[in-house]
Amino acid sequence: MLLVEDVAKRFKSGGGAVDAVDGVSFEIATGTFAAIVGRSGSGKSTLLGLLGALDSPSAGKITMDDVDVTALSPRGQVAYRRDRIGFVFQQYHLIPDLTAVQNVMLPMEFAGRRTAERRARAVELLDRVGLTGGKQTRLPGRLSGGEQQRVSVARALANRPSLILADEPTGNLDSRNGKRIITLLREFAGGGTTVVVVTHDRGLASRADLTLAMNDGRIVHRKSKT
Ligand SMILES: Nc1ncnc2c1ncn2[C@@H]1O[C@H](COP(=O)(O)OP(=O)(O)OP(=O)(O)O)[C@@H](O)[C@H]1O
Repeated sequence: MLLVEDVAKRFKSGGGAVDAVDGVSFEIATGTFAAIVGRSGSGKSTLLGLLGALDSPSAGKITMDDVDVTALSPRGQVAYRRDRIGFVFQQYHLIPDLTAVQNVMLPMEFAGRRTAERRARAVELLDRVGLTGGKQTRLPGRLSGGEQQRVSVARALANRPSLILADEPTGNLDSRNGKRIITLLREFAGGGTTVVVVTHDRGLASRADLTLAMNDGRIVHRKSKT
């Protein structure tokens, strides 16, 4: 269960301040495929960053299963991100001079897994996202955008996260590749894995179990399919 209670994030800018997230509360049951939608500047990415402990809220509390995310030390935040969260970004954020398989192995290295185990799991994950054969040993620059995003999805799954956070994962993709990524993310939700996706993509949002709509830092609408 992901529980968000009265969370706010204020950024100081120039002489003033922006309430990027302005007192939001919601809960997402484990295994849910959730979408956060809303126009540009409504606070979606800021909220996602707070859920993933990339940043700390100015107020409020975030609890992920048994972890009080808002009480973590900087070192605790690093461990939480490494062990519990898989991130997928619009720009893929792959390391350009590592091959696809090496990119997927990297988070497992940070988690102290042995090389043989890392390689075997990376190959298995890349097979699962449909990047097979010789493409697994290519550098990201020699893969299409859709293929690079599949590598980043495989990388996000490497340490068996309980929460996958994806920020506009289909934003740079054509509709066919976008659909493929959505289908993959959908498949991974369920069981012990929760997926939260920030998106402008209506197709993606329509496939979510739960949609949270944001405006001016607040949740203005909540729609559940169940
Ligand atoms: N580091 C920062 N410093 C100052 N203001 C920020 C910072 N990050 C975000 N903001 C502001 O907070 C508000 C919310 O931004 P955020 O990126 O979360 O919105 P968004 O809904 O994800 O937008 P988009 O769909 O364009 O990515 C915006 O007004 C933005 O300018």
